[in-house]
Amino acid sequence: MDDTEERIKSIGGGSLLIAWQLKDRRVLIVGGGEVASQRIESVLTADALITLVSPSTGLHPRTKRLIDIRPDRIIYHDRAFEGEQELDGVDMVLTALDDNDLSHRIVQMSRQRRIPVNAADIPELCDFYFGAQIRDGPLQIMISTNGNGPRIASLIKTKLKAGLSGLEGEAITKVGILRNRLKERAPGVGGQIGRERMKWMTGLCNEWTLEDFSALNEKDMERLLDEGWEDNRRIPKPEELYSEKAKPLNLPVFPHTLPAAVGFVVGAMVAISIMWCQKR
Ligand SMILES: C[C@@]1(CC(=O)O)c2cc3[nH]c(cc4nc(cc5[nH]c(cc(n2)[C@H]1CCC(=O)O)[C@@](C)(CC(=O)O)[C@@H]5CCC(=O)O)C(CC(=O)O)=C4CCC(=O)O)c(CCC(=O)O)c3CC(=O)O
Ligand SMILES: NC(=O)C1=CN([C@@H]2O[C@H](COP(=O)(O)OP(=O)(O)OC[C@H]3O[C@@H](n4cnc5c(N)ncnc54)[C@H](O)[C@@H]3O)[C@@H](O)[C@H]2O)C=CC1
Repeated sequence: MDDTEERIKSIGGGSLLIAWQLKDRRVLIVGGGEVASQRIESVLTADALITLVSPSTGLHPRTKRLIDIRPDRIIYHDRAFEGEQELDGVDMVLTALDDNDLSHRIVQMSRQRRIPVNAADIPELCDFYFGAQIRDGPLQIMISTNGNGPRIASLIKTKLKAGLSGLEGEAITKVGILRNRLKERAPGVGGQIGRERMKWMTGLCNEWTLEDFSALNEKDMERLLDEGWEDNRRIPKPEELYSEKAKPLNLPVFPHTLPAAVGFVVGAMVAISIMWCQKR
């Protein structure tokens, strides 16, 4: 880390990137068009409880489907926004309206109550912005241009997605399970045990590939902990663990090499029989 005075003095001008936990929190969404449908999906992903206020005449088809399919999470009011009382008990407010004045008023009401608010049409008054998202299981990548170029954020998302292997989500899920197992075996917060756990996990993540992690099953994890963590905090090579079974990623190679192998054997047999005939 560059700890120069110049750098530290120049810190600023961005926004805080955090993974906001919204499970079972109440989110009010005003407006039901296309932008609202995207907001609903984002907030559903975070397991929030949504109250949607929007006349049914202006609903986007995707918003309608979300209302129909997820009544467990979306309370829908088929009407226009009625006033300040709608903000009672709400943890977050999102507006996606074609009415800029109403958007302004809702932002003001939210601000008075200190409720975090995003108005899709008034960036300068938002408490936070949405961004382009890449998701694969627990992996969440957000691309933000801090309000400058949302289309560029979308295009960068497409490029980044193409650079991912597709194994990330599965591998991270397995790492999550393994970390929990390790904490069960070696419980305790902070101190020496915390340092040892972190050192071992860091070493393992540095040594193993995403393929190695994604192929782990429950039994492998126990062996990894028995033969690695328990054996003087050693980092086993993936081959040690997978020696008894073919590595899943090697399996698809077999069907491709099979025709070549059969061809080789048949060719060799033909050659041997020709040589044998010539000898006679
Ligand atoms: C500030 C912000 C507030 C917020 O909504 O949180 C905001 C504001 C505005 N967007 C507008 C327009 C467009 N928005 C998009 C697309 C997206 N916009 C998103 C986010 C954000 N948009 C936040 C900052 C994002 C950041 O910091 O980078 C994305 C990333 C995520 C999402 O919406 O969930 C999503 C891509 C998702 C994906 O593809 O994955 C496109 C392109 C398209 O649709 O492909 C266009 C048309 C082209 C253009 O205008 O650039 C206008 C109207 C401008 C006008 O009237 O001229 C405003 C209001 C204004 O700027 O005044
Ligand atoms: N942040 C972003 O990514 C983007 C933001 N925008 C902005 O987002 C806003 C919404 O865009 P769209 O969804 O495309 O618009 P839209 O016109 O499809 O949707 C507007 C919605 O607001 C509802 N509405 C209108 N008056 C209402 C009231 N009094 N109470 C409750 N609901 C009411 C309508 O019924 C409709 O469902 C626009 O202001 C646009 O400028 C547009 C594109 C991208």
